[in-house]
Amino acid sequence: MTDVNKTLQRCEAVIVDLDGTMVDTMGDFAEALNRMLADLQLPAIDVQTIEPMVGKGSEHLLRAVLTHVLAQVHQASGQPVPATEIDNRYAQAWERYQHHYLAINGRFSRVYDGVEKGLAQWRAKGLKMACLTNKPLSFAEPLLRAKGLRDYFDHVFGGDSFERKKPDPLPLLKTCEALGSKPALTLMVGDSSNDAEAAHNAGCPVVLVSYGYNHGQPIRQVAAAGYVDALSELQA
Ligand SMILES: O=C(O)COP(=O)(O)O
Ligand SMILES: [Mg+2]
Repeated sequence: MTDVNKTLQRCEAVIVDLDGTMVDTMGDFAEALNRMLADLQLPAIDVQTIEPMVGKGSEHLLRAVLTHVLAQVHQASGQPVPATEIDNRYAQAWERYQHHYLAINGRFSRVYDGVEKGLAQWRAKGLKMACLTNKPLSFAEPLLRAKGLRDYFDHVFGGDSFERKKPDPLPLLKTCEALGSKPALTLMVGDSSNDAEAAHNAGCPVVLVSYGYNHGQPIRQVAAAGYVDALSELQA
C-alpha cells in the first residue's frame, strides 16, 4: 500500500479543498473578473496572470487584480498608482464581481477526472467528509450543487464561514469540530501551500494534488504526506 493510502487508512474524516482540487474554476474566475473589469472600464486580464492570485479568497484576488490592471493603466499614462485608488475602487469591484460570479458560476469550470470516484470511495468507507474552501460560501454551495458534488459532504464551509481563512489553522480546527473528528485523524486534501500550512498548524495530515493552483510554485516543494494525480488514487 502506498504512503498516501496508509495516511488515509488511519483517518476517520477527510476535508477537501474546492478550487484547484475538485473543480478547475479558472475559467469562471477569468469570466467574472473580466466582466467586472469591463464594468469598471478597466483593461481585461488573462488567465495566466490570474492563476497565481487564486487560493487566498476573493478579497485577496480582487485586490491583486486591481493592483495589476491599475499599474498597467498608470504605466501607460506615466503616472504612479495613487495609494488610495485600490481602496476607492474596491467596493464597486466587489459588488460587480459578486454579481457576475453568481451569474456564471460553474459555466466555465469543470470537475477534474477522478473526483467523483474518489469522493464516492471515501463515503462508501464511512469517512466523515467536509468541503473547506476560501471561496465565499455563497459561491461554493451552488457550484458544488451544479457539479453534482454537494451530497458527498456532511458540511461545506467557505472563506467567510469563520473569522480567518486558510492558511490560518482556525477553519480546519472548526471543521474538525463540526465533523466530530480529531485533527490528527482528519486528512486535508488540497492543491496549495495554503492548504498545507493550515493543515500543519492545525495538526492534520495533508495530501496534495499535483494538478491544481499553487500560487505559481511547484507543488512538490510543499511538505505533505504525499501527492496524487487524481482523487481516485487516494483509497481508504
Ligand atoms: O481563493 C479561492 O477563492 C479559492 O479557494 P480554495 O482553493 O480554498 O477553494
Ligand atoms: Mg485550492
